[in-house]
Formats: sequence, structure tokens, C-alpha cells
Amino acid sequence: MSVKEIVVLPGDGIGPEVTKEALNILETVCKRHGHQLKTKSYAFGGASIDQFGRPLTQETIDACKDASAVLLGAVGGEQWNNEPKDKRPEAALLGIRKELDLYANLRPIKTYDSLIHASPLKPEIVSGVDIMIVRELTGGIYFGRPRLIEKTETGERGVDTKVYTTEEIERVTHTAFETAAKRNRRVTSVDKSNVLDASRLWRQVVIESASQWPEIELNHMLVDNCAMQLVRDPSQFDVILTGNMFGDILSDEASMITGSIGMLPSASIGKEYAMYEPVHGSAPDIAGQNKANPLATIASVALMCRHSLDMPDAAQEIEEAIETTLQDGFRTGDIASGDPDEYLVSTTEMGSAVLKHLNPDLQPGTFL
Ligand SMILES: NC(=O)C1=CN([C@@H]2O[C@H](COP(=O)(O)OP(=O)(O)OC[C@H]3O[C@@H](n4cnc5c(N)ncnc54)[C@H](O)[C@@H]3O)[C@@H](O)[C@H]2O)C=CC1
Ligand SMILES: CC(C)CC(=O)C(=O)O
Ligand SMILES: [Mg+2]
Repeated sequence: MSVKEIVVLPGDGIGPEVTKEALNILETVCKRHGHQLKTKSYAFGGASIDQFGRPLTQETIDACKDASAVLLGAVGGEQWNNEPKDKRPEAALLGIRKELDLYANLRPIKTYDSLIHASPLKPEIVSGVDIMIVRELTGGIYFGRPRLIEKTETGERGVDTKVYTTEEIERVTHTAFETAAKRNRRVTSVDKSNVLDASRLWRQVVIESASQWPEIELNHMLVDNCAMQLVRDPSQFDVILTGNMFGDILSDEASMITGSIGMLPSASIGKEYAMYEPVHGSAPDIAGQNKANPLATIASVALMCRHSLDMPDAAQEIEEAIETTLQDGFRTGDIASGDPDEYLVSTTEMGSAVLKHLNPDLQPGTFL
């Protein structure tokens, strides 16, 4: 038996609601596979501002570095929007990614057959889609300096800076190609090299690095075209490799191929540490109402089992349990299509429905 020590950063809004469901699942699979799960939660983002006056504390950073893996919910909310930029909840998220050097964010976009009608796109467009977005996570315009708003003679001027170095591009390219080698061996690198110098360097370094993987097909696409192609013909993509902001935007867009942003998990990986986080934010519009879809966070725990906890069987079991739960017809509001065979369920009910497939001791219908 081994002990799996997990740090949990529930964060704000729906963050605590979805992490709670995911932890129930993690605890169950750990037990099932003879491991002991130890978790410790830390206030993070807005919750940390309220408790400690800052979004991310040194104690939290140290705890994350000592853990086998980190599970994050989401941060942010209207009440903290007027804080100075380094005191906003989002600064905790950018801060922990940087502190742990989590430079590659893997965002799988895979359609479930039973959710084909939940997507606003036509069934023949979304059927069979299986994309992995590899997003650079610790560089680019979210981190570049200078970054400021300053007075001018006529008003004000806001500045952000997009910076990428050779090393930053090389290491995330490595992740993308290694990922593609285990999939369908195609990488589409997405940039804006017709306008931006940082993107011109991006393309050049990707081309140079690609020579290490002659068996992998590489093509390049400008980001505006990619946004369009994701809706026109998403099946053309295998691995999409892109920078921080482009990856952020394209993955929210791509989530609708699956039916909802509430379905997309992610793994943020570095050389030493890893953090698992749903792609969505704190969803203040549904927070505290037991309405959020917990499947993105539950699927993130599956990624954690595979990549950090050496529990690949558990990962597969969780993924199969999600699939079966959807086949059974359970739907939170975001993925409901109004079909009479569906059961509209809450966050906790969805979590229990998945759990039921992993824990034979639970009676069918326990939560209903
Ligand atoms: N990783 C993180 O912590 C992120 C934090 N944010 C923060 O979250 C706050 C809200 O941002 P938004 O732009 O509204 O993005 P959001 O992703 O929180 O919500 C966008 C829309 O999707 C819905 N949604 C999101 N997750 C859902 C789920 N699990 N189940 C069902 N519906 C779901 C929401 O109800 C909302 O209508 C902001 O403060 C933002 O900065 C935004 C994105 C990522
Ligand atoms: C603070 C933002 C960069 C969070 C976000 O939208 C994301 O990482 O997807
Ligand atoms: Mg985002």
C-alpha cells in the first residue's frame, strides 16, 4: 500500500463544489487499488484574499511542492475584480503555475457518443473528435513585461508584452511531439507569425525542433484560421501546439465540440510537479446552486491517476465510469438536451452517479 498525498486548492465559486465530487471519486479508486489517500486543502485565490489578504501564500506553495499532485478547482469572482492586478484571485493561478514551473497544459477534447446532441454543432461535425491541445502555460503575454497602465497627455495607455524564448518554445514542443507520438502522430502548431515576432520565433523553433521526430507530421496554422477550422472540421486535428493565450481561447471554443466547458479536464505538467484543473472558471452565475457539472474535475482526477499517481487502471476506470454515467442519461443543465430519456441532475447527484460505477457497495439509485 502506498500513500498518495494530494494538495487541494478548491478556490472560488463552483471550485469547492466540483473538487468535492472529484475527491470522493479519488478516495474511492485509491481504496479500491489499496492506496491510502491523504488530502490537505488550502485557501486559494479569492478565498485566500479573504483569509490572508493575498491570493497565494508561501505555505500553499510549499505544500504543493511537497505533494504527489495538486488538484485545483477554479478562482475568481466579481467581489475581487477591483483588487490591484497582483492581488486578484487570477494572480494565484498564474503564480502557482509559475512557482511549480508547469509549462505544459494538456487539454484533451474528446466527444462522448452519448453527448453528440449536446453540442451546438452538427452531429456529423463533432462525432469522433479527439484532439489534444498542448498549451504553453508559463510564458507569453500573460507573463511578459512591461505590463502596465499609465497616464498620457491625452488619457491613458495600457501595455502587455508577449515574450517567448527559444527554451520556452523548445520544451513545450517536446511535450507536444511526445504526446503526438502516443496518438495519431500529427502536430498542428498554431501561431500568428504573419504579424507577431514572438510567433515568428515560435514557428522557427518548432520547425527546428521537429527534426527530432521525423515520424510525426507537422503543419502550421494561423490562430484566426484555427479558430474557424475547429468549428468547420475539428476531426482534422490530432495535437494542437500553441502559446498561452491562444491555447486559453481555442480550448474554450473547442469545449463546445464536447457539449460544454464543464466537460473539459486538464493536466498542467512541469519537470518536477503537476497540477490538475478543469478548463472552466469559477462560474459565478451558477455558484452555490449545486448546478455545476463536476465531470471536468472528475476527469482531471483521472489524468492525475495516470500521470502523477502511477494508477493507470484507476484512470481508465474513472473515464469508463464517466462514459457509463452519460450513457445512463445523467445530465447537469449545461449538457442537457431535453431528451425524455435524460435525467437532469445536480452537481452532487452527478458525482454520486459516477461514484456508483466505481463503488459496488453503493446501491443503484442511492442518491435519487
Ligand atoms: N482556471 C480558472 O480558475 C479560471 C478562472 N476564471 C475566472 O472565473 C470567473 C468567471 O469567468 P467566466 O469568463 O465567466 O468563465 P467560466 O468558465 O467561469 O464560465 C463561463 C460560462 O460557462 C459556465 N460554466 C463554467 N463551468 C461550468 C461547469 N462546470 N458546469 C456548468 N457550467 C459551467 C458558466 O456558468 C458560465 O456561463 C472570472 O473571475 C475568471 O477570471 C476563468 C477561467 C479559468
Ligand atoms: C487566469 C486565466 C489565465 C485562467 C484561464 O482562463 C485559463 O487558464 O484557462
Ligand atoms: Mg481559460
